[in-house]
Amino acid sequence: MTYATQPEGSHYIAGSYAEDTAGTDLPVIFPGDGSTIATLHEATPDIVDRALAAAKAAQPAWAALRGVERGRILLRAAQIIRERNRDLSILETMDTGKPLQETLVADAASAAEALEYFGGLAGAITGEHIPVGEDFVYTRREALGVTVGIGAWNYPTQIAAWKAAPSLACGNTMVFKPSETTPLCALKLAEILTEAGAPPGVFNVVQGAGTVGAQLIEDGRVAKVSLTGSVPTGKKVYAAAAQHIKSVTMELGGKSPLIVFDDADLDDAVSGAINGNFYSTGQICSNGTRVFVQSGIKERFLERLAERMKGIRIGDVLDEATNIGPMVSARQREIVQGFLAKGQEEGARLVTGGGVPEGAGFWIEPAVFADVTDEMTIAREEIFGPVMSVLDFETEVEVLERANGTDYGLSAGVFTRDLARGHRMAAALQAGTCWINTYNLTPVEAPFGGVKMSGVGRENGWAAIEHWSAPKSVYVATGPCEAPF
Ligand SMILES: NC(=O)c1ccc[n+]([C@@H]2O[C@H](COP(=O)([O-])OP(=O)(O)OC[C@H]3O[C@@H](n4cnc5c(N)ncnc54)[C@H](O)[C@@H]3O)[C@@H](O)[C@H]2O)c1
Repeated sequence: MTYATQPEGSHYIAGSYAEDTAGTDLPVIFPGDGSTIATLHEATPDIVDRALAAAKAAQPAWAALRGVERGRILLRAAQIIRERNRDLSILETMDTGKPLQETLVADAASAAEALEYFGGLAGAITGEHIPVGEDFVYTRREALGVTVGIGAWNYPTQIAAWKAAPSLACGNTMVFKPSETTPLCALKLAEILTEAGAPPGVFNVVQGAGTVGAQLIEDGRVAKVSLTGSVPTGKKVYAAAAQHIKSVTMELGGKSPLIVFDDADLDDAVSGAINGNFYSTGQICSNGTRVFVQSGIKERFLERLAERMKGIRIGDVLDEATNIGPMVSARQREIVQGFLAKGQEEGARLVTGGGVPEGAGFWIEPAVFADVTDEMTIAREEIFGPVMSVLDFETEVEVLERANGTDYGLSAGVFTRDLARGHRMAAALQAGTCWINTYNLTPVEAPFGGVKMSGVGRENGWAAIEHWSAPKSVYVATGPCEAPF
């Protein structure tokens, strides 16, 4: 591998790379073959302090710029990302193991879109005028201050940009902590923002595991934390933020239903199930891992799915023909293998996949289970790997109750030619996002987030602006100020 994967420093503070070798070693492993492609260091308390101090110092001047001025910088960063899409995609592939075929379209490109969208909105963030008789109130939509972003390992570039773009557009500054498993790509975003003209300290990156994240949340300089991660981590981060009544956005896990009615277009439904279970080797929070298939179409669905799965291409992730990559880590593969064993023990029928291809790296073949029932572990717990569970159902009323019978509420999908039913289901499903006749499309224009245990707050769309800023009401009296005495 000749591509440069070792960054100039582990962290990015006040417009340049920073290092403190006293921090614990953080090896970066290429999931394709298990080799070490870089060694970084976890942030020491001194690094955390320097990053927060830089963000704090930069914030007032950044917020004082006109929205269009902040937006211009974000738009410039988007353009640089687009120009370097291939290099950035290769780095994302090395960091995560996701095939280049995917990263070329879904990662740096998605980051660029977020910067374009929120860069464009930055000048349009305004308040309201509210008449109160002859008096009036106006609102100012103000920045929160120093914000913290904490990322998961499945979409390192996208997650960093989905948090940074709206936060910065609103006039906040940010310290971002990537997942310790995939620390490389957020550094590139920081470098590019500097190149695009972001003043030093506006966007900083510090590395480390949960303890570094916890230090960031505890710090009195931080006004808000946005986490993308699992529900157990979400509970800890939410609780820590609550100690200081800090604002939070929680983008957490899911166990989403994907419902295929008898009248669905068979190939569309199979495509939806493939996208909703195997893209990014199943490591997507919104995946529709409980595939409910109505009895009239079930056998045909399983047959067609089996045929389509012959199109899986496992191989060199830098070869654009490869369409399935390895798991991100040995640990994540072990977790998936545990679920595969549990599924078989509990009586689900393994239709295909689940084997481990020969060679180094954290590979596992995408698996489909049929005859899955609601109480089985594989139908209840988030696996975060390429494991599809197919469950049978008879009626709309029945499937709706079963689909909603989970503590999660991130996403849901419905395949049917009856659009009235599609909308009826979308209204009744407990989820932050519903798809009708497609799955896993998350355009930056639409709010994204969860209900129930899947999260709090929203990313993307105008909704994100509301979560990264606060309205201040200014009451203006036009007459005398009355008092009781
Ligand atoms: N809803 C979404 O938008 C979304 C998107 C992607 C992934 N996810 C979820 O992320 C999970 C997979 O990612 P993961 O394994 O990296 O998640 P994780 O919860 O293990 O870690 C997420 C991040 O939190 C940090 N962290 C851990 N403990 C912490 C603490 N006590 N305080 C502060 N930070 C702490 C980690 O270092 C990491 O950066 C899945 O559950 C998936 O569904 C959700």
